[in-house]
Amino acid sequence: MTDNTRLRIAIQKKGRLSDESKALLKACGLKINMKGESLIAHVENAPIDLLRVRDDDIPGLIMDGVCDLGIVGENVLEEELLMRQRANEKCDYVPLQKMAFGGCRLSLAVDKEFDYQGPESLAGLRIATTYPELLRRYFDEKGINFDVCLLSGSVEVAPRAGLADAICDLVSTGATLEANGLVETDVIYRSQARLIRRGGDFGDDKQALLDKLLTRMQGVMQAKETKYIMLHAPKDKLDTITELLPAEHPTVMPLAHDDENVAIHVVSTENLFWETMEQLKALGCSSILVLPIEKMME
Ligand SMILES: Nc1ncnc2c1ncn2[C@@H]1O[C@H](COP(=O)(O)OP(=O)(O)OP(=O)(O)O)[C@@H](O)[C@H]1O
Ligand SMILES: O=P(O)(O)OC[C@H]1O[C@H](OP(=O)(O)OP(=O)(O)O)[C@H](O)[C@@H]1O
Ligand SMILES: [Mg+2]
Repeated sequence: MTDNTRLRIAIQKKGRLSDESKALLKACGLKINMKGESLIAHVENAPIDLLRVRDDDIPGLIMDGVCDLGIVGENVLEEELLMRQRANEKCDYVPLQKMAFGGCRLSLAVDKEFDYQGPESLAGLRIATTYPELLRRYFDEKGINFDVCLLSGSVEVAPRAGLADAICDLVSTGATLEANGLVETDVIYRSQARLIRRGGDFGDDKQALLDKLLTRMQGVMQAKETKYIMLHAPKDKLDTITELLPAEHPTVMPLAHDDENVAIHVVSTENLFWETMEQLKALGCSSILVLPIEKMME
């Protein structure tokens, strides 16, 4: 029997999102007891269980109320949503934070020899995809008919294998398309990983745990995009130097046994580029450090 007092979080077991999902939860302070291939991993220091599943199953587990939280690509979420809407099935969920990983796009691609003049060039042809609903929405809006070849993987080989005339698949660097002699023609959906939760009431204890976890996640993600910059700077050029720094309100501190220089510390949401570091050095700055921040709370 499932223990309903424990928060159940669905994450991808193996694939593009699994390492980052796990790393995020670990960075939130969860001690995950992950045993080999097991479906459920218990968190040792909080009443939380992780369900390790295929990414396609995550939206359904949330919408059916089987899991409380999930981390999934928006592409998979939107596909499930469209499918359930078409079938008049329950699709109760709440979108929460976007994650800083899993960024990709769902695109149409054709063989590089194909004389492509726009989506209408694909009218009446067969398109291979794992995302038939997103594809159908795109073509329905344009009033173009097409046939679907539904594949759950290796979509990029479909044209060469004679299964389809074009494909609609996920792209990030474009290397997979290039390796298969295909060219990207139209982006039909842009996606990144997102945290989602089930609808309905969580009860006081679970809600409090969820709120705490969400605050920590925000802190971890904010910290990821933030740098701590430290340097020694000549006092007489302080104004010029602070203007070069990618942040406001730096902390300026005296240095022991050095009356000409000060230490500057600043938290910045932008990185400090090599060009700026070279400019700072030319102005007499030294010991310039750019450090990652592990977590933060404002
Ligand atoms: N090349 C990519 N770069 C970044 N994110 C990607 C990329 N490809 C896919 N993703 C995102 O990661 C999710 C999972 O991709 P993956 O290829 O691991 O899925 P899968 O093969 O369907 O895995 P599963 O076995 O869990 O069903 C995708 O739904 C998408 O949101
Ligand atoms: O544009 P690219 O950077 O080449 O990325 C695109 C590829 O990444 C994904 O597959 P993944 O590598 O996750 O493997 P899979 O096919 O086993 O899911 C996706 O299905 C594409 O095939
Ligand atoms: Mg999948």
